[in-house]
Amino acid sequence: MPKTAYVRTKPHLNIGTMGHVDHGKTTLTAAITKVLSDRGSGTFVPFDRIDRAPEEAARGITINISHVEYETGTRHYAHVDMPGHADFIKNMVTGAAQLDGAILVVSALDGIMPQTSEHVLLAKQVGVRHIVVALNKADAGDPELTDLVELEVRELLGAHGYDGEHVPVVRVSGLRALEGDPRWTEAIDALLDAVDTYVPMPERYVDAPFLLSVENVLTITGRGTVVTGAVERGTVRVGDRVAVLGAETETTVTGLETFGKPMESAEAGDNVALLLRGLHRDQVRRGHVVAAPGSVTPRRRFTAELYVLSTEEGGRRTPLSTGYRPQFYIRTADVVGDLDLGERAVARPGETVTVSVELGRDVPLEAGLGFAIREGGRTVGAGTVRTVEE
Ligand SMILES: Nc1nc2c(ncn2[C@@H]2O[C@H](COP(=O)(O)OP(=O)(O)OP(=O)(O)O)[C@@H](O)[C@H]2O)c(=O)[nH]1
Ligand SMILES: [Mg+2]
Repeated sequence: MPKTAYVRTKPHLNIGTMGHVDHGKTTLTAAITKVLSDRGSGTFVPFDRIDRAPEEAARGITINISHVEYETGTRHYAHVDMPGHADFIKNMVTGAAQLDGAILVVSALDGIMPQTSEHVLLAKQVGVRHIVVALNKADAGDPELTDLVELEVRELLGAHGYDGEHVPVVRVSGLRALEGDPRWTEAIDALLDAVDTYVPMPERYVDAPFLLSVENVLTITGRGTVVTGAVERGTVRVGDRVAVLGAETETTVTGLETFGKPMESAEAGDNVALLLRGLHRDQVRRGHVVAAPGSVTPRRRFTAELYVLSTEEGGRRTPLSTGYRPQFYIRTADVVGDLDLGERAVARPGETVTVSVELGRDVPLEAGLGFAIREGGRTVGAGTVRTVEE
């Protein structure tokens, strides 16, 4: 039976849940799909269809990012549920790199925890412009303590360059909403209203040359290799030639889908799967970029403004110096890079410095692109590309 084609009826946005481990992101994600499907809009995706890897079930945590789709009255959303556990920050960054807005989930019982702050920082760095807060587990929280948590979260967001004062903060209970308790299904509606109104439709550069940063690679038996991700700019159609940067090859797009629905063409913002002719699964990885041939030249050297996280922010205790080699997180890529501090001998935690960087491999770079640097499982710095060198 042929699959029904995707019909573009509403503006499409990419959002997702982020926040500390166990604060209820996956439960809330399932609850959103439940509330909407009860209203006849979209399909309910139960918890164990979101955390579906055996290790996720066994440990009771999210490891891989997963995508669900749903529609509100005015918009179509692709929603990525990100892991909170500190060991899986890599996956979180990959998810966040595709978002137009994020739902920061904070447990009203626990308040801000280390990955609450780390996720806010990383989201800011990879370009998430808008955040809405879900104070989850409000069914179990003391209202006065919850007020304090709200103040804390607003302050945290303000400290990271978000509009902490005006960010919508909605008290929800993913768990109770999943059970159908009307008080809490209404809270989900309020949360979705906040997302619909507070996260603006971003400008989509549909006329620019096509570019997609690869989030995941899959094999479809009998058909070939598929890459997934959100289209950063431009449009792509079945039959188009594309360059796969990282694999250093060109190929043709032979199929296009969004959430299992075929499409003739995809545009900036769409969350898609591209079937690529003749490409072997081993040739392409997360972090590679699929783009219009000749439209971008990957580079490895650039200058940047880098903020070295303070020790209190979870950063290093000791200064950085020239020769330091952390991992750079740029779009969905993570790649090692060498830091050169120039005249300066060192950069201390809490300082902002200008640095020269040489990455371990070429990646598409441009001025203004944000990145994070991590070392030994923790985020130690956040930066912005200033100039790209030949
Ligand atoms: N009381 C209460 N418990 C909740 C609520 N939401 C989630 N929980 C419980 O909190 C635990 C963690 O929920 P998850 O949804 O897996 O949390 P998560 O944020 O997705 O966790 P990671 O993805 O591993 O970071 C589970 O035991 C949930 O049942 C809620 O609204 N109220
Ligand atoms: Mg989860």
